[in-house]
Amino acid sequence: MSSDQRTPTPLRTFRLPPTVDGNDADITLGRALVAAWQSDGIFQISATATQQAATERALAASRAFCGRPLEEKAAHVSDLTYSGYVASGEEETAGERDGSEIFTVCPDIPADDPRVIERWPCHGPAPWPSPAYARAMKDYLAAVGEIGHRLLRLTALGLGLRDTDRFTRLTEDGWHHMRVLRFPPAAATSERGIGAHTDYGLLVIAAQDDVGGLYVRPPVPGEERGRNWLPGESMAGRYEHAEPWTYVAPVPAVFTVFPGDIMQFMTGGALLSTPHKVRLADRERYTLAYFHEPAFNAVARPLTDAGTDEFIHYGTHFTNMFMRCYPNRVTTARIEAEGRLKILDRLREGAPA
Ligand SMILES: O=C(O)CCC(=O)C(=O)O
Ligand SMILES: [Fe+2]
Repeated sequence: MSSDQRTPTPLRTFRLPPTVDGNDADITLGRALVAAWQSDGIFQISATATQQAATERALAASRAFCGRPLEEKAAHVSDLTYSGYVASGEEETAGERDGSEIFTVCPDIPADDPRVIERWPCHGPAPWPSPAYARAMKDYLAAVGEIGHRLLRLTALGLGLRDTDRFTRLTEDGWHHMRVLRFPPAAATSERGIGAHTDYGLLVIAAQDDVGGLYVRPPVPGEERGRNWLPGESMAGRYEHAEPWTYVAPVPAVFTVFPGDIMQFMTGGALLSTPHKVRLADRERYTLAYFHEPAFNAVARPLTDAGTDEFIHYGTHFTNMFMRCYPNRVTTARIEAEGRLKILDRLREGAPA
């Protein structure tokens, strides 16, 4: 995509109240958030000074880590968890190599936790580069987690649900995770940052530096959108080269927010999981993509489940998506070699009806 197509589109920006208790102002705000997603696929939340400071510390820790030699960075992987380093070109979207360099942060579960001992897939300690890096990322996760919690209550209100905690009951001990990303400058041969895709959970809350490169696809009336959680309906690569795409211009001190696959599933498509993609710029770019998620063992059901017994067991969905995304990673190999998917069968069977 050439830079002249980067027409900045101003996004709607909202300020969150410190708590969401369901008063009239909360309902009005919730409706506005839902309306913004339904027209634009995305909105912005203003960051408080404390949140912005946490963002800057996380970005600084990421810059310091990414500046280390490749060999040193590549040592931070684990065969128990998908937390850890992903080199530029290692990840593919729709069969094409992405330019992004990533440190994935998944829940950091101590080795003596019963779930690790029982060999639950994806459970284990994070292979942190350093205690300082871990501190910066954990502080950031706490800050955005708070935002996610309030947004889910506002979303329930905005959708007119009587049960304001319809979503947040799923996210107690949520499997929140994040991708800490660096994009290299565009090469003569490639401008590809990350191919078009949707993300897997309830909410995607992201912060970017001042470089730019993110595009989102707004809802398009009548357009077919895959159910990304089903094996045959991956959204990876879909509509990559078909307009409309909105350039998400960097704005200081905001978070961008859009729905993920579980939100699309639960709302029956009233809120679509927003497709997005990244083009490389003329300079390197740093971002933080946080995913606000149900608990590993939570079961998501449609808000109106009349006549369907469809459900998504979140841990199964997460494991499927990461195995699909990283077929050659040591973590995937160990899940397969040790038959760990059997644990998921057992968890799903025990899922509340
Ligand atoms: O860098 C960005 O702005 C988005 C990254 C992204 O889409 C992802 O990591 O899933
Ligand atoms: Fe994404």
